[in-house]
Amino acid sequence: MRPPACAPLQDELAAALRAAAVFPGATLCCAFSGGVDSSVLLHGLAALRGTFGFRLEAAHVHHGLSPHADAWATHCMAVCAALAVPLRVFRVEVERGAPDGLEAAARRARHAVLGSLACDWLVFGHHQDDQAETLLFRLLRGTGVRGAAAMAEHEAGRPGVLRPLFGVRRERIESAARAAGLAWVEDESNARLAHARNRLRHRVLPVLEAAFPAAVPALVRAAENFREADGLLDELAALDEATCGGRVLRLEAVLALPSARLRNLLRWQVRRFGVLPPVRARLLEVERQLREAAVQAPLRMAFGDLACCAYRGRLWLEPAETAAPQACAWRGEPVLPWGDGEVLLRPAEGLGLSAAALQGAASVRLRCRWPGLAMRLEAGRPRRAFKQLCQEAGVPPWLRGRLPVLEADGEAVWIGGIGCAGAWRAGHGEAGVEPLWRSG
Ligand SMILES: Nc1ncnc2c1ncn2[C@@H]1O[C@H](COP(=O)(O)OP(=O)(O)OP(=O)(O)O)[C@@H](O)[C@H]1O
Repeated sequence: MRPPACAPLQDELAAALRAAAVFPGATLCCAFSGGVDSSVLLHGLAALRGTFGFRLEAAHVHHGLSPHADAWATHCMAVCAALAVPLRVFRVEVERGAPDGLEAAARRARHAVLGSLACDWLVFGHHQDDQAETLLFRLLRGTGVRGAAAMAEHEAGRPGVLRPLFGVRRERIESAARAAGLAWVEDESNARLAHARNRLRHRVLPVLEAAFPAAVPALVRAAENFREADGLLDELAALDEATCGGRVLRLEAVLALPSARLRNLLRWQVRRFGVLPPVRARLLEVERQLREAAVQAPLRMAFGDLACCAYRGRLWLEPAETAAPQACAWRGEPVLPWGDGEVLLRPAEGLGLSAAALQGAASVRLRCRWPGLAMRLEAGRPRRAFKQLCQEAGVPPWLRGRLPVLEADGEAVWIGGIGCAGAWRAGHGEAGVEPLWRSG
């Protein structure tokens, strides 16, 4: 396969690379499906390597869904060989029976692989029509402002994302590919009207454009406006979080926010966990429960992939599911696994537990609470039951079963989040072991 004499859409691509400040020596990885868009992109980028001084690679994801998948991968290898672009082909396992369909599952698998590649920029062939379709598709599903912002032309990150064909219409890409004599593959699933996205592309958008000839660029502009509004909502959430006390929020301050701002703040906090915000109905329900509950009452509510917790006037989000901690013996290791987190046991002079006392014990192990567990925090003060200790330390009820307890010869000598037993403390200048629980 010989590369074309003249690569397509050079000016548009060069302008986009300049706007993204692609620097000499950067590694660009072209997400190469073998379709017309990423073929134009790959040829264009290959021709611009010399001018910009970047290193170009390509990645093809083999979903194994089409009977032609092997042929597509072979085509991509031939194109990349002709352009002297190193190509990596990744076979992915697409989840069957995913609730949002096979297409969405394939997209997830593809993005998981591509997003983990070591490069400076991951470059996609998305164009104006893709953006218009994405916005319309999301609006028809009742998206919020963030979803309506659709795709960005560049996204910072490691790798960053670049879409240098963002300003170009599909038609122009196809005619440029034909003019340059490129060969590309056609994914037969793009024509299947069973997929909602394809119905939008083939049935709805042509009708819209017949009635509103500027529909696509107008939708692209609308997405830009939504993106700007989304950025402002993020800024507002950051301000509100700071006013309400930081990541762990003061419940009273949160409840003083107007409803839309309260929900905006929670949505923003959810995204920090890298998970999708819960559906609107759930957000409204959580807000209702927060407003109705007494400020001091313990609450733990399912919140998408997270839990929204309120306890003693504080409000925070945490992972809904955490791995059950397994008991384990301690034989002097500096760190022991504990559920999704760990317990560090660091040597520290005069701090934590007495190293000599621990060494003298026949058995030391890390475990969960047990019936009848009690501990005396200070010599001369009464022994306290586990429940009282938790109440005094402000540990909410649902966390108590996950607290790590260090047991020496049947006695609790340290409880994570609570402290050390007075009788086991290292004295001044004595070698100590300071336990520290880092939850996942
Ligand atoms: N199998 C693949 N391997 C590598 N890159 C791909 C593959 N499929 C798609 N891409 C990349 O994604 C871009 C968009 O492709 P397409 O429009 O088919 O995907 P989409 O599902 O609509 O978009 P997205 O993947 O961003 O949700 C392509 O131009 C290409 O850069």
